[in-house]
Amino acid sequence: MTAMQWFFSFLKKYRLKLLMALILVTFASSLTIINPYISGIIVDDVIKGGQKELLPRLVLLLIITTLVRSIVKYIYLVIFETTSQKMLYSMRDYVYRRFLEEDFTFYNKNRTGDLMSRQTGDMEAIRHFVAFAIYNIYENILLFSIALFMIFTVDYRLALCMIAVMPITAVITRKQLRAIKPAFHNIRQRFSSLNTFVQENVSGNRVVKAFAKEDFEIEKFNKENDSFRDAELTAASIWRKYVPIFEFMANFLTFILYLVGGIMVVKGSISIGKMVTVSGYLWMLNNPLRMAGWLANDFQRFVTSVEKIYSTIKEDPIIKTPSHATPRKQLQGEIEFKHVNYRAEDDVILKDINFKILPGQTVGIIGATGSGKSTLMNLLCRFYDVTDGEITIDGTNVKDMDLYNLRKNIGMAMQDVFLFSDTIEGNIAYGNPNCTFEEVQNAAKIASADAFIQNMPEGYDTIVGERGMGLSGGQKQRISLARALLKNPSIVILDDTTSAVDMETEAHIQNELNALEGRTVFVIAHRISSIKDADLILVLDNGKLIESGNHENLIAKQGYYYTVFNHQYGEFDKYTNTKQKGGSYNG
Ligand SMILES: Nc1ncnc2c1ncn2[C@@H]1O[C@H](COP(=O)(O)OP(=O)(O)OP(=O)(O)O)[C@@H](O)[C@H]1O
Repeated sequence: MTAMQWFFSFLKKYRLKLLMALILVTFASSLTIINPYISGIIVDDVIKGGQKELLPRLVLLLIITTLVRSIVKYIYLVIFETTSQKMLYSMRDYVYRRFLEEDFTFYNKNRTGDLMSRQTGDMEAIRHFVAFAIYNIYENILLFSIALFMIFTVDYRLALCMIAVMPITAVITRKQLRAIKPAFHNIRQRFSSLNTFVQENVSGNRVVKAFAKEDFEIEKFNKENDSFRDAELTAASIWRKYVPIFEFMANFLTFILYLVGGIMVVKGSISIGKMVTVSGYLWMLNNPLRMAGWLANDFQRFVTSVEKIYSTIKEDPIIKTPSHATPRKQLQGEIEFKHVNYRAEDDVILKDINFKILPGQTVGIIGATGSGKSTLMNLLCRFYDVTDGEITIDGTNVKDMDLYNLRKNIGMAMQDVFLFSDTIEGNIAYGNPNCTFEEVQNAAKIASADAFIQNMPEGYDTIVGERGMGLSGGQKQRISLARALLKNPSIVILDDTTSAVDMETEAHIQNELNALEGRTVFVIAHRISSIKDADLILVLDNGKLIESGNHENLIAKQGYYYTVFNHQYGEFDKYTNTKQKGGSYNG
């Protein structure tokens, strides 16, 4: 499918309405014939011929046609406007859904500002084209053709003189279209870039302030702003060159009329009335020529925007529900990784990972930063797909599952906590909006969040700022944990969820989590205290599973886990002098 075919697929639904609107444009344009024609009669028959009694009727006819034309124009303007809004609504909705369907790879590739530009500036260019340019182009072509036809009926020689300018206009319009296309592409590019810059700076304003980089950012912004302005000016300088040419061509018709028509009147080959009629049609020839440059601009702007949007969403997401997906059901949570490898471009991120866990078990994952812990979970959720091997849940390959069902069964508290600009209650209930307040509060209690939420002036109704501004790191983590738990999932993933929480609170959360039955829980952590009670502990190093077992097994192995344990608890023992073995390490 080409970008234009994609665009027309949205317009198709409204083709009858648009056809009706174009018929009205045709009707209104046809009415424009009447006024110059009547003007000719007034000159020849009333003024020169002395038939005064005709005047009131002719003027009334002029008024009626003008009135009818105005009403018809109003109707087709309304149709074009509403159609453009409705079509844009469907298109924006479609593009938004595609954005939601897209996988992590898509978001790694596309910048937020670019995607925002697709949904705003580019959509507006398309709406403008549908609402104004389509009927304007059609109306101008029609007016030009009708006027030419009418001039033919008056005098074919005059008409032929007028036609002489047409090939020149066609060549110039084509040249302008070609010249302006790259300029508009550049404008869209620069606009996206400016958008991205502003979006990043607004989101990252705390970092900018913390590093006192305001001047640096202003300088960078000025560069973006300059580039955008220059792109606009370049485009303007291109089409500006064509404006006087079109203007001259339009006026050239007037010169021809007065020269050739004047000679004809003097020679008596046409009447003055006919000359008046032709000059009445002249604006119908002039106007399209004057508009040609502007409409060519609108057209190219529209084509550029359609191409930009389509190129962003044309490729289907790599990760999607297969056509043969297993039926949706509640998962038990038996998970197996079989020879799982994951490569991103040329980098090997995970190598030959094998483990199996039973429903209700807890798995701790530990390892140096960048060792692949989060990636392991991203593969389980199918945010990315394994390159080799397979991951099964309850014996079914995750690639054969309904993606919605898979993710509905997983509650994930991510490392990078994202909260919506909503109330705390709204944020916790995000995955289960039909839950009761008691359920929200219960989840908050398990996540050790209830007490601090109650202490806030508005309690659960407190609106948290964008991305949870106004909350501490640990508070955000606990809200995100409560959100994951409220989904009532079979599988819970806690990716570094308690790293910003004090040890005492963490111990409380652990106890509460241990009390939850029938859930398979993954805990990614750097602190041994977070995972020591897990049924299975996986130790990752540089993408490899280097150790696995429970706490006692791993201590006995005296490998990586043992070293980390000694680093974390050896220090503790030095200060407290209470050497402990095996069990209580909660600090
Ligand atoms: N889709 C991807 N494309 C490119 N590189 C990736 C991708 N996914 C993960 N990586 C890389 O793989 C490595 C492991 O990342 P991962 O987030 O899994 O580490 P981690 O063990 O969770 O680290 P941390 O403890 O710091 O959170 C990193 O170097 C990361 O940049």
